Amino acid sequence: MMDSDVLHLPAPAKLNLMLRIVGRRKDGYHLLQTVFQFIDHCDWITLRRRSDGVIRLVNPLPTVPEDQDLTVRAAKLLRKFTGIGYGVEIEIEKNLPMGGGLGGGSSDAATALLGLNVLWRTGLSLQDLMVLGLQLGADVPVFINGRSTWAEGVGEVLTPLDLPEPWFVVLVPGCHVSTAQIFSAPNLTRNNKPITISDFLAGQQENHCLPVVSELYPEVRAALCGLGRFAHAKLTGTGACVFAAFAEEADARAAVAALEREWLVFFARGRNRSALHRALKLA
Ligand SMILES: C[C@@](CO)(OP(=O)(O)O)[C@H](O)COP(=O)(O)OP(=O)(O)OC[C@H]1O[C@@H](n2ccc(N)nc2=O)[C@H](O)[C@@H]1O
Ligand SMILES: Nc1ncnc2c1ncn2[C@@H]1O[C@H](COP(=O)(O)OP(=O)(O)O)[C@@H](O)[C@H]1O
Repeated sequence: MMDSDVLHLPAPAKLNLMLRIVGRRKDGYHLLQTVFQFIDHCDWITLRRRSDGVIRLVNPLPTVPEDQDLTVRAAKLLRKFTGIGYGVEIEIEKNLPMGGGLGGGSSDAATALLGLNVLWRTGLSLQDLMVLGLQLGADVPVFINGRSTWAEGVGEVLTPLDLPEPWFVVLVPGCHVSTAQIFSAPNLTRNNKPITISDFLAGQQENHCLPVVSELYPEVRAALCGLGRFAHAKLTGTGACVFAAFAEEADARAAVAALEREWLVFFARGRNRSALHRALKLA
């Protein structure tokens, strides 16, 4: 995986196993309760250290200008915060659908921050990196922390959780759901009762964005219906992806085989420690 000045690291996807909206802050941001679990389906990020201070993305994504890419923004943030003189050449192997509720952009940013902290020998703690990461997106600290998590606030108050690690089948509808559009929808319910972790573990696992997303996006409705023939289908984050859990790998494979004639679909194991933490052998 690594020699002295190159790192090749995974940036795994997450699923929101539930998502409650329990209030709204004065600045308009919504207060959430959500549970994150990682899956072993990943982007891959290669980081090559440069000694000249230049930060460069070798292969910008077609829809994201280089200077707005979250890996480039993460590298610039870490360089500014630490005053380090190194630069980096970044290469992204993009496997996670964008705007799908799988957190690919946030995960890429977390992998860049954790990887560069090693490559540039900046020695920041996970806690320092989580505070920096929050400037890039609400979900970035969860990816830096690398553990299944119960999250509250706007996603910054984190409690680690140990969950079953089932196989997940994930269906990718051919539409992009805008998080901003869902959170500004007039009919989104914003005053739901908060629950406890025990309530979640006992089965209270709804996603309050689901009614709005289903109403606005027929593709998501159809995906829920398609996957729902095999198991209970849920929405991750604000969508568009939908997923279902299977205790047995063979049942997950059978669902994929039946669905892939009609849908873009993949399956992956749920994980309480992220592939990134496992690759970096973090305790
Ligand atoms: C709700 C989650 C759950 O994982 O959805 P997904 O993006 O993963 O689907 C995330 O926390 C999303 O995190 P974040 O990365 O901050 O969302 P953004 O795309 O930046 O948010 C776009 C817009 O949605 C609104 N927004 C977002 C998050 C939040 N807690 N309250 C909000 O009101 C804000 O208007 C914000 O400007
Ligand atoms: N490296 C990156 N990968 C994916 N998206 C990125 C990246 N850098 C910036 N973005 C922006 O972040 C947005 C959200 O992407 P993503 O995290 O994949 O979606 P979601 O938050 O729905 O899971 C994208 O639409 C894109 O404009």
